[in-house]
Amino acid sequence: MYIVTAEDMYEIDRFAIDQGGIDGTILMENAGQAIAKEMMIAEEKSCHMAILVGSGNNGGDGFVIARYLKNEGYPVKVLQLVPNEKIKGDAAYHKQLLIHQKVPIQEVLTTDKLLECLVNVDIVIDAILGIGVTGEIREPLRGMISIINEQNARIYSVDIPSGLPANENHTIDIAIKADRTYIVEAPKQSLFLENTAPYYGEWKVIPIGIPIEAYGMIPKVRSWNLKDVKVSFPKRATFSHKGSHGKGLVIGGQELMPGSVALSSRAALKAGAGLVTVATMERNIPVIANYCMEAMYQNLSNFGHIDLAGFDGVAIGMGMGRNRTAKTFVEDVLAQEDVPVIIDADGLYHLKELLGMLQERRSPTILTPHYGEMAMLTNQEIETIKKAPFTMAKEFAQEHQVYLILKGKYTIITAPDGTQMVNATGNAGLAKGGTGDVLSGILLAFIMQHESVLEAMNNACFIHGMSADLRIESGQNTVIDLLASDVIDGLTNVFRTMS
Ligand SMILES: NC(=O)C1=CN([C@@H]2O[C@H](COP(=O)(O)OP(=O)(O)OC[C@H]3O[C@@H](n4cnc5c(N)ncnc54)[C@H](OP(=O)(O)O)[C@@H]3O)[C@@H](O)[C@H]2O)[C@@H](O)CC1
Ligand SMILES: Nc1ncnc2c1ncn2[C@@H]1O[C@H](COP(=O)(O)OP(=O)(O)O)[C@@H](O)[C@H]1O
Ligand SMILES: [K+]
Repeated sequence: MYIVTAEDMYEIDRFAIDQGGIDGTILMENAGQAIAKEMMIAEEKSCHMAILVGSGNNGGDGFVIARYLKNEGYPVKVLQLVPNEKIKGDAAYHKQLLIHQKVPIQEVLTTDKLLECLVNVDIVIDAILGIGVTGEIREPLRGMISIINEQNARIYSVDIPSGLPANENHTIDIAIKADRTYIVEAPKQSLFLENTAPYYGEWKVIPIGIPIEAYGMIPKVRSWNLKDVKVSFPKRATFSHKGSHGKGLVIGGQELMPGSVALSSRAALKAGAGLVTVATMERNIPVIANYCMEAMYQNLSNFGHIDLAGFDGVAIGMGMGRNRTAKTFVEDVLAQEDVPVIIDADGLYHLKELLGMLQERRSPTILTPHYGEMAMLTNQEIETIKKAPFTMAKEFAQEHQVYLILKGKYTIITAPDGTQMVNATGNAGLAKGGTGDVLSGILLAFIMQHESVLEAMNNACFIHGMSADLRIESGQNTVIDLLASDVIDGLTNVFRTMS
């Protein structure tokens, strides 16, 4: 599933029409027909439905939906919120088909008239504005959107809640608050942003027959799914030995935070790493070993330098603290170029002053900031990152030539060449201390076992979230009591589904 901007969508659309030879009216037919079928599954014929159409192709989808629902005997009324002369092109073609079928279309041009028309309406189908919206919403649509949001009716939006921008980095003016959105062909960026996502309500993507080649025209932003994981997940060879599965080093855990590296190292082992060594404060070792007795230990306080020779991967920074000594370890690790390094948590704090070292590294560097850490690394406000996470992540990864995992409800994974993936697994149970440490451990295990760093990152994020999801779905936990250690224990159930 590709994630697009409005411009990407228009380009895909053009390719389908110009190169694929598919007429725009057919794409509109496909969209409207498929959405009408979804509506028929979701709603009883006894419901009173109002289909609200605007001037563009989004309104055109609405005319098609009306035709199919009417054919099936649903009592629909079509309310056209713009004057007749505004309906043009493909939308005008489908309006004509509706008129041929004797479906009345009411022109509703004032908020008062709209209020009258919405009395006793159970379902509103919002085909007012799609991805073509620009600037502030003008009257009378502005007032109309506000009225629609105040109704008790259930609202289904077509493609995007009307008024909402498709792209990141836009200010929301006023928009329909949908209960469910049927997204045409591909999710738009705004589906994944904290401020805009809630407008969509539940959502489902409706394929409309665009040739797959059309996606070759646009930057690659994709969501990673279970099928991708199954294809790319490495098989464990029957004759393998512990050295075959990677020797990993976990560095961190100052005196008051032993739990962080305990979680990372246990997660790495549970995620299949062959051998894990923990470099931490001497006093912490008995505590951590109690939770993770399969790991080996190095006394961090005795070293100004850690020799990475012989390790296949390193994760540094979890619970590491922010003193100057900790920084020298991050610097030391970055200077040793032949091993992939994951930098998390306090490691990212120290990295802020070491960004210049990143481009020089010959092995992959993987950074795992949450939004706050990303804001710190880029000298931006958190709100700025939240508003444009795709762009901020891409610019940073390309500039510093790093792999970046920007963690959140939707996690954005970016490669140094700008390729991006979105991970959608996971739930609010993960919003708790320690879950990021678990992700670092899983990542460490996976980068040592996958050929492709990007696939390792995608799989780590997917499986981390899936473990949390399965814990909730199976009733073992709720989103309130889920602990980071439960996510580690849940890996068993995830891996069971992999074979
Ligand atoms: N493959 C595909 O992509 C397919 C896409 N399809 C569908 O097409 C949709 C995109 O269609 P689109 O380009 O016609 O845009 P859309 O949003 O319907 O209307 C734009 C009009 O809205 C108006 N308007 C704009 N801003 C405004 C404002 N601030 N305040 C008030 N009014 C404002 C403005 O009108 P005007 O300025 O002329 O009054 C403008 O002309 C897409 O979302 C999907 O549903 C399907 O049919 C199948 C194939
Ligand atoms: N509401 C949420 N929905 C889904 N995943 C979440 C949510 N909140 C947090 N996560 C995930 O949990 C992890 C939290 O990482 P982080 O903030 O670094 O935690 P910590 O540093 O406390 O271990 C990330 O993988 C993030 O994607
Ligand atoms: K809409």
